Amino acid sequence: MPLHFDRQYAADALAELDVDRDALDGDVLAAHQRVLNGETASPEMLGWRQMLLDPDDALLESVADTANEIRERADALLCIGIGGSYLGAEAVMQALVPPFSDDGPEVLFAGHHLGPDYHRRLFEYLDGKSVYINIISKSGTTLEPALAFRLARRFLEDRFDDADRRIIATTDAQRGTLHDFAVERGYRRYVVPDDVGGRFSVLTPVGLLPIAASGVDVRTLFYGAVAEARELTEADASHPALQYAADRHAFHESGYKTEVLASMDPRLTGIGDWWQQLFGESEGKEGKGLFPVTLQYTTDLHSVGQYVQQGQRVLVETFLRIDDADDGPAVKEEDSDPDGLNYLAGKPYGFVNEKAYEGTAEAHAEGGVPNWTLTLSRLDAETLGRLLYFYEHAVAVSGTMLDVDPFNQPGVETYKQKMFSLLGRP
Ligand SMILES: O=P(O)(O)OC[C@H]1O[C@H](O)[C@H](O)[C@@H](O)[C@@H]1O
Repeated sequence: MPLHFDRQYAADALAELDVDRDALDGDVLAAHQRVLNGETASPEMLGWRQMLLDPDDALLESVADTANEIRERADALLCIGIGGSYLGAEAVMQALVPPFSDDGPEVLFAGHHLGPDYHRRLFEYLDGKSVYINIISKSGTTLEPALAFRLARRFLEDRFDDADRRIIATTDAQRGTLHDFAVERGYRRYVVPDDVGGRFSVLTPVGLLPIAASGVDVRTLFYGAVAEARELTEADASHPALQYAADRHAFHESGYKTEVLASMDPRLTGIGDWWQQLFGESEGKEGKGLFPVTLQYTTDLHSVGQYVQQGQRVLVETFLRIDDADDGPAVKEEDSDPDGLNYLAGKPYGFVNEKAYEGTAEAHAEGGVPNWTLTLSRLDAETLGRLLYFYEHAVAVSGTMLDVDPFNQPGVETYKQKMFSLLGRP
């Protein structure tokens, strides 16, 4: 099984909640059915699912072709976007592009924050390199990417005769500032479909083009998601994504406030960041939702691990791990055992990491943090595609169970209005 979901350390806490499991399973199935039938809130925003049931192979090919051009001609691809317009790409690349590799262009991000120093040094660093730009903004008006794009465009125009050829715009099909500008300049364009919200857009060109440019086979990634979507179409309440949605709903209704997604491998931290937006924006409204927090273990066991073990008992937790206990460098036996580590002789890193996970899951459960484990049988494009859809479907179902609209994010506008008024936007 590519994804394995283990609920052993949630079971006792669930039993204590006195939940009527049959009723809960009934509720989750009803919400699931509404997702399948297109009867959720904002049903016009279910394109992230529909596009998997009816794959556009020509689009996948076009994305791969453009990515190949970038890989042949660029030293660096600068991806400009924020929120759903960069988190998915970053997550998949972090998972699948080996660290320290120099195969293909360096993929860099801009416009994902307003850091002044970063944006100065970035362009200093890019000077002298062959650069391509992918500006990604569904609305085309988000301030952070728009600002970075203005800088980046000038940078390219000052250095390359074919600057317009080096800019690819991923935005709305018909309207918006970026759309209009891209048409005027004749940039190559990819579309963020109307019926796919930013946080659900990783498997559209928003994510696929940067991911393909980094050397990942996006067809395999996409079809991994297709496989998971098809499986979920036939699923009953025992499907892990639906069990996950049901369990966390039960905890939410019983007063739990926060869900930690703890990745047991640094390759999965980007998935945690992506998951955080997906769940935070989909569920956190009308005073509802579990606050999503992503942590990296064992690193964060040495920082907030204390809180998780003994702080306020309002946490649930998911361990996200890879089944790779046999992997990594093995500990070598040393004659004098100077550091006392000979007891681990012959054991690979993966083994030690696995025991750290097992011990932590048990300790957290005993400390009052119910937890689940989602294990990827291996970390490859297909399994990751499955994982992306697993979470997209789960949040659509759980948001529907919460009786919120999982596909809007009205609260994000509030800070923007205040910021724009302070900036004097006309
Ligand atoms: O792609 P864009 O329109 O630039 O939006 C980028 C991001 O910004 C927003 O403020 C939203 O809250 C996010 O859901 C979105 O992913």
